[in-house]
Amino acid sequence: MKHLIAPSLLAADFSKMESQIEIINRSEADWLHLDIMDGVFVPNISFGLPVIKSLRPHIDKPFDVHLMIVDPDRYIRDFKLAGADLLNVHYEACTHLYRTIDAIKKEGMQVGVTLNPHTPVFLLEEIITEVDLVLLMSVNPGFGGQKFIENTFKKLTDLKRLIEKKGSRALIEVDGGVTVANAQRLINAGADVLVAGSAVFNAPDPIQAVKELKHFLPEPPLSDLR
Ligand SMILES: O=C(CO)[C@H](O)[C@H](O)COP(=O)(O)O
Ligand SMILES: [Co+2]
Repeated sequence: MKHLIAPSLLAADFSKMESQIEIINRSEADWLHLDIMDGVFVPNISFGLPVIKSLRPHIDKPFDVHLMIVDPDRYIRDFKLAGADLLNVHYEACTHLYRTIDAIKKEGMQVGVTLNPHTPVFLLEEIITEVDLVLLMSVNPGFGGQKFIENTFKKLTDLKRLIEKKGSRALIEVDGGVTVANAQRLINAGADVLVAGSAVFNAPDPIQAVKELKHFLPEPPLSDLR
């Protein structure tokens, strides 16, 4: 399978939402990644349900919602109604993960489980066959534009092995510090979906940036940029 690109709206310019929507629609982005932060699970507050709901009619791509909130069970139905297609909950935020996974499936959404950088992959052993996707955080969640944590490569290898051992169909998504410089290595190590915030929306040409992440176009020589 060709890998997928999910630009993260967190890095978009919220004062120019119309043009940002156009970028997402015109680009080769496969999904839109939406980072929901509550200021408790992570030390930052982003945006919430009304933003997802108002974007939904304007973007014809699956919404990959990354919940960085405590007690996600309370909001599963609301995110379905707002337009989420895939709901990612953090392993660290769920006391009864089986129940949470079940509730997301019952709402007709795809389900993803997210691991913080310090959370080992083996903790997913008992639920890996129940999920559609595992999201590996490659930065500490809460902010865009952070430096990629290299240990993610080891976790990718561990996760790939676990998925194969258990016969799971889960996709592997990587989120945080993804750039054209590490994208190809991440795919080679087993990632199926790459989230990219700053690497897309802070690029001079975001549509071209998505293309480069999708096809690993070599970076142009400096002389071409002048
Ligand atoms: O979940 C996130 C942060 O918690 C974001 O999806 C992630 O940081 C993307 O931003 P960038 O590509 O700039 O690192
Ligand atoms: Co995210």
